Amino acid sequence: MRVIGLMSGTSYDAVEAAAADLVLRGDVLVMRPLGHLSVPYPGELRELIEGFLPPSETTARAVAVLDTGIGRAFADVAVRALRELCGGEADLVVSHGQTVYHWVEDGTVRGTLQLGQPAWIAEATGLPVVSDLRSRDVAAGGQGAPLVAMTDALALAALPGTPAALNLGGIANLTVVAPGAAPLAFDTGPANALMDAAVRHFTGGALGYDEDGRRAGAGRTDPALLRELLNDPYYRRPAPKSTGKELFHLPYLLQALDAAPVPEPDDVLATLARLTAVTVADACRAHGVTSLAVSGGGAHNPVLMGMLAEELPGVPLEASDALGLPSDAKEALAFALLGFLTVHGLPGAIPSGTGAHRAALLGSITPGRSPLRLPEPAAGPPRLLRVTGEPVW
Ligand SMILES: Nc1ncnc2c1ncn2[C@@H]1O[C@H](COP(=O)(O)OP(=O)(O)OP(=O)(O)O)[C@@H](O)[C@H]1O
Ligand SMILES: CC(=O)N[C@H]1[C@@H]2OC[C@@H](O2)[C@@H](O)[C@@H]1O[C@H](C)C(=O)O
Repeated sequence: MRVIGLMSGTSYDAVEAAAADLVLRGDVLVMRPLGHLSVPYPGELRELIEGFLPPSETTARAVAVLDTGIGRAFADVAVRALRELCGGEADLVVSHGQTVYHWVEDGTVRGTLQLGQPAWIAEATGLPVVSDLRSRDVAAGGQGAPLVAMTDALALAALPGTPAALNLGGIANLTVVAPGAAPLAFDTGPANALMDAAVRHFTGGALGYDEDGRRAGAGRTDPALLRELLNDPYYRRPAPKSTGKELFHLPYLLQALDAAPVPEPDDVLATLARLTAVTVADACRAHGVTSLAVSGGGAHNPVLMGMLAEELPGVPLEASDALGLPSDAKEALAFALLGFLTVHGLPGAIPSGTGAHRAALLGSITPGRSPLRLPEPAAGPPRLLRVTGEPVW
């Protein structure tokens, strides 16, 4: 089955698309990635999203405008992916949409909302669309995140020791596969969310992120600010757990800076990079991680990666590309894989990761132009992911 995965993460900078051919052979899921695209959101749409996200208040009209705007932006990217990555032939689109609110209370996820009306994607491509992949896991008592855990766990399954996969987006998430144990997965805390908020604040909105970690690299960690930030109870909470920009936003940082003032912006950035490195390293140590496959935008920040290596001596770090999953496409590929599982009647969530009381079938399906025809349900779930550059059928 040829599947297009679409994703925009908590940094809400671009729509990521990845296509793959997928086939289940016994308990091996074989994936042939066909390439990926990263298409920046149109400027006005990005500004609308920015003005809409917490801690802003919003209106029902704004929800409708964004649901349509994001759905249309995803549809444009799906059409391009179909043409440019798939030679015009695909069977399914899987759309994560844009998370606008992840509703967490006392560690319990009560709801989660991703916008990007799938009807636009189905109408533009003619293909069936799997969307809203998180809600069913939440309804089954789970966090609804992290969902890349399925792909990570299948990709890490054959590796020795206790391998883990780390994604450094706005928020950092970790999947740990210890021998003989069910996979664990959780958000460790902010990856780039606070750094991006700080750069935007210090540059009056002129810059969106600390390119190549230059500012963090020029600054020094401030121990008092780091202590203040590490005081957040989120880090001490046991897994399963998930978080988002509802917590880690600019007012949160400004409050920490009130308690522990730091006059030099570059020192703030150095401290925030250190916060990410320390919280990821603590999480890795707590679960005995012996190797780490890193993906997401933060993998492009050499200062952050250097700090992470310092905090985790003896743990080899490599890009997820070594597992066959290109670092910038991993999340979009992971959602393509989840949609494939859904249409084959297989659960996409891992209860030991999300905390759900059962492994639920994820998503809602919007029919394409033809009557909806689902494949025969698969005989059993995959245990291993094999990524190949060769044709799979
Ligand atoms: N060259 C670079 N130098 C420093 N940071 C970078 C670089 N490239 C990307 N980043 C960081 O990566 C972020 C985007 O990462 P990514 O696209 O993986 O996040 P996301 O998918 O939106 O988030 P999430 O995974 O939390 O949903 C940028 O906002 C920036 O902070
Ligand atoms: C609610 C939501 O959108 N969560 C995202 C977010 O961004 C990173 C982290 O927090 C992760 O838990 C999740 O996304 C990834 C793709 C996931 O579900 O695995």
